[in-house]
This record gives sequence, structure tokens and C-alpha cells, in this order.
Amino acid sequence: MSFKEKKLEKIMIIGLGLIGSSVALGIKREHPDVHILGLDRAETLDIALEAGIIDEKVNELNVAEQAGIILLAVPIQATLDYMEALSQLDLKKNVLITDTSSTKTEIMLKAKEVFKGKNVTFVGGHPMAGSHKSGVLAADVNLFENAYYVLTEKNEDLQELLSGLHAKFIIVEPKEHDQVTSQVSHFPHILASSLVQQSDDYAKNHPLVKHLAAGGFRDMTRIAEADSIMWTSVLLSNPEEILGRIEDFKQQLDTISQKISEKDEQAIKEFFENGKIIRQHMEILKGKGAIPSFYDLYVSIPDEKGVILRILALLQDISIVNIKINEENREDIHGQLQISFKTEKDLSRAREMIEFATDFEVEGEQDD
Ligand SMILES: NC(=O)C1=CN([C@@H]2O[C@H](COP(=O)(O)OP(=O)(O)OC[C@H]3O[C@@H](n4cnc5c(N)ncnc54)[C@H](O)[C@@H]3O)[C@@H](O)[C@H]2O)C=CC1
Ligand SMILES: O=C(O)C(=O)Cc1ccc(O)cc1
Repeated sequence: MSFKEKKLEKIMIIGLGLIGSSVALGIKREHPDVHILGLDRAETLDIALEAGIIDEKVNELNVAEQAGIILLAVPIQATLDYMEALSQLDLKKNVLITDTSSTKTEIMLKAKEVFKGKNVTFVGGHPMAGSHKSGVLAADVNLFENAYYVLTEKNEDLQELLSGLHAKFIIVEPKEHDQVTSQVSHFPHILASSLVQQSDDYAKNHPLVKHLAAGGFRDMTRIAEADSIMWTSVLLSNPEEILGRIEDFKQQLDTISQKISEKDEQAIKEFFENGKIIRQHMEILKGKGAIPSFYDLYVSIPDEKGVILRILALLQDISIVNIKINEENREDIHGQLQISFKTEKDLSRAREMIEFATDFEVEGEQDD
């Protein structure tokens, strides 16, 4: 069956939170005529229907029997349960089922077990973009723009269906996927959550902690706000790889602890040099991977009326991608204006203009 014919069948999305809704919007961008059935809690479905994310609300799983493609975008444990339940239904012949879970080994084992001998094609999926935000209200049609979208195998129908997400498909073995994501996604979430909890404990005897935490702390802990149900499911689905990353990290900490106790200045300097060089060369952070690259200019601005407008007026001929005001803790500084540019040239021009026309402190760097 061609995709054109398949498209005439209904598509069912189970779970219309951040990922399910964003995928639905991406599908509709390229294929506005597809009919999307949505299954989730009643309030979520009301919002999704109202926003045009889905075409029809569903409150029973057996409606899946009408769908040509089924996409699961619920926490991992719920995904496994739905796979089991779907396998008991009288699904359409040659139905295509896919998921968006953050782990793949357990999902693919389940697929082998429950869909064996059935007329079902199950392709594991994982869009490598997201947010610490969750729920339908966080839906964003551009969420997956230029991000990698992992598939466990090539599938033209699925790739065509998802083409409006503007993601880059990549085929990865489930085990390799779970190893890599344990390092760059699962473990960092544990680290972020540990860091905020450690700081909160420390703040009990050191209330100043809450005032002195600055940009570095914020950058390292944003993902601690991610959804607890989803992340519990991720950790329980990929325990061995994650425990391996934790053990390895303990050793990294032991090594630097040792250097500090020995007051080994050279080794400590090398430790930071090494980290800096590695980060500066990480392709993923330079726009060659999932994360688009921007050139950020940080301007420390005083608490005076019209300062931001004055800076923007100076930059009126330069293309700006984004502007953010970061709060600062310094008494003399009201905040830090973060202005992002697409090219290094734009960043240099902006920097020169601000330095020429003001005496504000300016710093520039390439970042994600
Ligand atoms: N949040 C992220 O950044 C990313 C998440 N993922 C994966 O995508 C999946 C969905 O994650 P999010 O959309 O972020 O979560 P979310 O919390 O925003 O949305 C999950 C949705 O599933 C619904 N749901 C939960 N249990 C259900 C059930 N039994 N029946 C029907 N609906 C149910 C919830 O009501 C909610 O609307 C997860 O498996 C997650 O691992 C993948 C990439 C990125
Ligand atoms: O918020 C962020 O930066 C993320 O790291 C989003 C994310 C969360 C879970 C995934 O499986 C993939 C991406």
C-alpha cells in the first residue's frame, strides 16, 4: 500500500502531551488532510481538539482498530502496557505502530513478544528533542526542527508521515541507542535533579545559597524541572546503562577530589582545560548535530529606563535570532541581556557597536 492510500486511513495518537501534540502538529503541517484520532485524559483531549491538534477525541482503545498508523507518546511503562493491549485487538491488516519513548531495548523486546505472527509493523522511534515542560499546552510545531529522530529501522511510510517535523531520521540499534542516551540524556537528568536537591539541603544551614546561585547553576539545572513520571519510567527501563554511567561519574569525581586534596594545581588546570576544549569541539553543540547553533552576546545592563531599547536601536541593521533577559545577582547590574545571532560576523558587528556606543560590559560566545 502506498503512503497516499495509507494516508486515507486514520492515524491514532495515544498520549497528547508535549511529544504527542508536537508530533501531531508536525504531521498536520505537511499532511493537513490526515484524520488524527487522539486518546488521552478528557481535559487534554478537549484542549487538543480545540487547538486543532487532533480531529477526533477517542476514549476507548479499541477505536485503534480503525487506524492505519498508531503512535504511542505516553510514558514508557504506559507504552509497554498499550503495546500489550493493542496486540489483543483486531487491528487493521498491515497496521504500522510506532512509539516515541526515551528508551528502545525494552520497547523492541516487547514488540517482538506481543506482535509476533501478527500483521503488524512496529518501528521504534525516539525524537531527540524535547523540553523540561510537559503536557498539551507545551505543544510546539517546531520542537523537532533539525533534531535527530531515531528509528529502529527505515520505514518510508513513517518517514513520510513525519516529514513535516523537519527532523533528521537516523537508524540506530536499540542497545546502542540506550547506551548513548544513558550518557547524554538519562544521566544528565539525574545529575540536574541531584544538584538542586543537594543545594536545597545545603540551603537549610546556608540560606544565602538561594541568592548566590547564578547563571551556571541555572544552566546546569533546567532539566531538573522535567516530569517525574516520565523520568521514573526512563530510569526503570534502562537501569544497567544508567547505573554504569553513575559508577563512572563517581570515579570522575574521585579523581578530581584527589587532585584537590593533593593541591595539584597543574592537574586541576588540565581538568578544566580538557573540559573546555572538549565542549568547544563537541559537534552537537556546534550546529552539526541536533542542537542549532547560535552566537550569543551577553550585555550587562544597568537598571535604567530605556537601556534595552537603546541597545536594540544600535543593532537595528543586524539580524537577531532571540533576546533574553537573565537576572543577575550583582547589585549594580540589573540584568544581563542575552542576544543571539545566526552568524559569528553578526555577533562581532553587534559587539563592536555596543562597545563603541556604550560602556556596558560585553561578552560573546558560540553556544546552543
Ligand atoms: N519530554 C521530552 O522532552 C521527551 C519525551 N519523550 C518520550 O515521549 C513520551 C511522552 O513524553 P511527553 O510527551 O514529554 O510526556 P507528557 O507528560 O507531556 O505527556 C504524556 C501524555 O500521556 C498521557 N498519558 C499518560 N498515561 C496515559 C494513559 N495510560 N493513557 C492515555 N494517556 C496517558 C498524559 O495525560 C499526557 O498527556 C515518553 O515516553 C517520553 O519518554 C521523547 C523525547 C523527548
Ligand atoms: O529538555 C531537554 O533539553 C531534553 O533533554 C529533552 C529530552 C528529554 C527526553 C528525551 O528522551 C529527549 C530529549
